[in-house]
Amino acid sequence: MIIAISGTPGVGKTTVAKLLAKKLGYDYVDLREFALRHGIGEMKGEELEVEIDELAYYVERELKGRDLVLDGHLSHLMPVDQIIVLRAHPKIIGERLKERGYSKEKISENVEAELVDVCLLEALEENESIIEIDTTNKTPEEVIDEILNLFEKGVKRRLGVVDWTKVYDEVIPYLDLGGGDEWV
Ligand SMILES: Nc1ncnc2c1ncn2[C@@H]1O[C@H](COP(=O)(O)OP(=O)(O)OP(=O)(O)O)[C@@H](O)[C@H]1O
Repeated sequence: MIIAISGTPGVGKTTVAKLLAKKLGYDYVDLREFALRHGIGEMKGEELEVEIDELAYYVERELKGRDLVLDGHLSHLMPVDQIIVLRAHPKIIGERLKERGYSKEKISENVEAELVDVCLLEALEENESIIEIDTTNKTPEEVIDEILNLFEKGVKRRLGVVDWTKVYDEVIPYLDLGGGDEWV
């Protein structure tokens, strides 16, 4: 079975995906590396731009039927058996991306994406089997235990674990709201 680990950049996909693969004895596949290896997409500066359909075609052709954990912020758009969308307080995303030296614009873009559930909403259009996990204040090990526990119970779909609209005020400093002083 292919398990996709998706979520906003900085949410902890790579950490969780590698640990989950190890625990399950599955292979670990980084979707970006997979795309590069197959000559899919074009580099635009630091970023790799890919055609989703082309990437999905290769995933189906090369990976289908294998037991693996697929890591990447586009993995929820791929033909997989189970999607796990990791969530974290948008402030945490902001802080992690700041530490990585991302631009203000990039930080704002990603914090906003987490705030308004972009990955989750996209995933809902693709697949029935979606498990949402709130990683806020949890260690990677605790996140893995939660995932394995749900798998053991046969849970394939669990949504609605976070509502960041309640913490919007804490997130404002990370957002590039523009407008200047005229908006009072
Ligand atoms: N509960 C948690 N789950 C996952 N990572 C966590 C958790 N708590 C703290 N972290 C830390 O958060 C950081 C997340 O980085 P990671 O590269 O895994 O994120 P990512 O979502 O794969 O990012 P990107 O998509 O930008 O590559 C790591 O330093 C990790 O140790």
